Amino acid sequence: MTEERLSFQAEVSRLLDIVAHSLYSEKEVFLRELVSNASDACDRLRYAALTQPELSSDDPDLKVRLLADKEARTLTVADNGIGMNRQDLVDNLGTIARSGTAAFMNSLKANGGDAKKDVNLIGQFGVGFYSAFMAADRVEVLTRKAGDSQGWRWQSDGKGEFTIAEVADLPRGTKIILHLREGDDEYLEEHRLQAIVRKYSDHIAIPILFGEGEDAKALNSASALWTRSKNEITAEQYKEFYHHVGHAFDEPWLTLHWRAEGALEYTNLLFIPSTKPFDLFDPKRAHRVKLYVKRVFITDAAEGLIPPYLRFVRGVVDSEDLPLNISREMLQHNPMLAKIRAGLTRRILSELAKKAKDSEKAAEYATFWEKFGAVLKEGLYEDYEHRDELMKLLRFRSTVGDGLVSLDEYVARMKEGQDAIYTISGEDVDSLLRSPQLEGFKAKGVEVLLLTDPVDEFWMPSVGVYDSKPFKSVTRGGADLGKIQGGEDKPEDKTPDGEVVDLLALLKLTLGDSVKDVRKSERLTNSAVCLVSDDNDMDMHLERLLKQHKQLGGSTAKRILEINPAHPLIKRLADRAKADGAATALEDAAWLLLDQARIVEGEPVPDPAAFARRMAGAMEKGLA
Ligand SMILES: Nc1ncnc2c1ncn2[C@@H]1O[C@H](COP(=O)(O)OP(=O)(O)OP(=O)(O)O)[C@@H](O)[C@H]1O
Repeated sequence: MTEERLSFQAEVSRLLDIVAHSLYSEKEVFLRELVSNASDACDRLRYAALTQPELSSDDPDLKVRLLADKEARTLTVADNGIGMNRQDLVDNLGTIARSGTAAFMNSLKANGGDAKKDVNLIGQFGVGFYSAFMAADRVEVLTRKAGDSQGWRWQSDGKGEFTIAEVADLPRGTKIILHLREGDDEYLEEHRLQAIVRKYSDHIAIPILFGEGEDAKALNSASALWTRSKNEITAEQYKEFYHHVGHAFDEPWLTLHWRAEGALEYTNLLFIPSTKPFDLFDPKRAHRVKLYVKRVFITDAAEGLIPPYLRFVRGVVDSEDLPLNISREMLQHNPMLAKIRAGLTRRILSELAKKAKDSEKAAEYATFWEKFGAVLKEGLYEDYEHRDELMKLLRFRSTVGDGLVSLDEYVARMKEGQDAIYTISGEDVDSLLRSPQLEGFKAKGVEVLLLTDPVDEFWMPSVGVYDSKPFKSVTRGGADLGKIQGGEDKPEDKTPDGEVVDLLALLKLTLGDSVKDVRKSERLTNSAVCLVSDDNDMDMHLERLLKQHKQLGGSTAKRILEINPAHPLIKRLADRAKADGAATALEDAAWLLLDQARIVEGEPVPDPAAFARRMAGAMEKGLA
C-alpha cells in the first residue's frame, strides 16, 4: 500500500495550530461539527440515490454511529453517507473549503494576532472538520464514496501534513477516528456523548446511535425538527438547528415556523440572523435556504425560492408537492416553486411588519434594520407587488433626533406648506449633517432624511412618491423653502435681490462654462456658498457613486453655484462687484468660491495648483 504525503494549505496549518493550542472551554462542539458533516453526507447520498438508487440500495438506512474504544482511547464518528474519493479528501480536508472557516480566517487577520481573541472566535464561527483536532492529537478518516470500489485512509496529526493511502474493503461512507488527547477521556463516556448530542444535534433527522449491533442506542429523537409541533421544540433546539442549517453562530433574531396548507403544502422553518452574514453583499445575491421535498434534501441553491432581497433569511422549506425526482436545473421553472416563493415572501414581510409596527419593540426592529435594511430596499425596485409593504418597513436617519424614523412619522411631522419629502445622500451620516445645503432646512425646522446606502439612489427614483408626496433631494433644484412656514431664520428675506445682482453677473461671467448657473441661495444660512445640481440633472452623490464604480463615463454634469447673500464675505464681495474693474479684481475670489464649494461637496478640485496659488494670494493680502 503506497502512502502519499501532502501538505495542508498554509492557512489550514495556521488554523490547526490555533485549534490544537486552544483551551477552548466548549471543546465539545467538535462533536456537533462532525455529526453535522455526517448528516450532510447522508442528505447528499439520499439526493443522489433519487436518480441512482443503486448508490444506497445495499445499505439504505442512513445513520450516524458513535463508537468509543476505551482501550485504544479512540472515539469514532461513522456515517453511511456519500463518502469521499481521493480528490474529495485533498480538496475538502486539506484546504479551507468551508465558508464559515474562511470567515473565521478573515476575522483572524482583522484581529491582529491576539491569540486569546482568536480562540473566542472559534466558538463564534466553528471550524468544521478541523475542530476534531481540539480533542484529538491524531485523526484518521476512512472513507469510500458511494458508487466507487476504492476506499481511502486520510491521516494527520494536524501539524502541517497529512497522508492519503488506498484501503481495501471499506463500507460505504466515512469513519472519522479521533485519537483523543491526554485528559479528554470524557468523550469516551456514553452519558457525556449523549448529553452533547442532545444539546447540539437532537434536530438531526437521521438516527445518531451509540454502539454497534443489538446494543446500539439512539441518542437523538431522529425526526426532522421542522416536522415536530412548535410546542415540542425549545428555544435552545431552534437555535441549534439554526446553527446547523444556516452554518451560523449567532442568535436568530426571528424564528418563523409554520405549515402552509391548501392547494400547496409545505413546512417552513426560517430564521432571520442577528448578525450580518459575511457574504451579504456578494454580487451573486444567492440565498441559502435549504429546499427539501418530503424530508429529502434537494438543494440549498434553488434559484427563485427566496427573492434576492430576502437573501439573509436562513432555514428550511420542505414541500409535499414538488416531485422528488426533480433535477436542480428543472426546479426554477416549476410553477409550484414560484407559488411557494410568493407564500414565503408574504409571510416574512408580514412578520417584519408586525415587528416594525410594535412601537415598544422599536429598538429591536432597529437592530434588524441596521443589518438588513439596505438589502430589503432592493425589493422596492425589484418586487413591485410588495412595494407598499416594503415602504412601511423603511427606516431612516434624519436631521431630527438620533433614532430611526419611518415615512409615516416623517409625513406626520411635515411643516405647513411643505409638499415634498426632503432627502440628502452621501457616504455617512456625520458628513451629511455638515452639508451646507441643509442649513436653510434646519433653520426652518424642516426634517431631511439622511441617505447613506448606495441602493437609495436606485429605489428612490423608481418609487418617486410616498403618500402622494414626492421625494426631493435638497442638493438638487430650487429649495422651495419660501413657501414653507416655520422657523425664525429666513435667509432669503435678508438681502434684497438688487444687492447681489452685480456679483451674480460677475461670477457667471468669470466662471463661464465651469458652472451651469450662479444664483442666490434660499438654503444657506451659515456657509458662503454651496453646489447644487439642476432639477433635471442627476443627483450629485449618485453621479459620484456611478463614476467611482465606472458605471458612468464622460464629463460630469455642470453644477449650480449658490451664494448666501447674508454671509459677510458675500456681502463684501457684492459691494466690491459694483465698482469699476471688479471683474479683474475679483477673478481669483470667484474661482476660490467655486473651489471651496467643490471641496465641501466632496468633489475634486480640477486644478489644485491654481487653487493653492489663489489661496496663498488671498492669505497674503489678508495679512498685509
Ligand atoms: N462525513 C463526511 N462525509 C462526506 N464528506 C465530508 C464529511 N465530513 C466532511 N466532508 C467534506 O469535507 C468538507 C469540509 O468539511 P467542513 O466541516 O470543514 O466544512 P463544511 O461542512 O463544508 O462547511 P460549510 O457547510 O460551512 O461549507 C465538507 O464540505 C464535505 O464535502
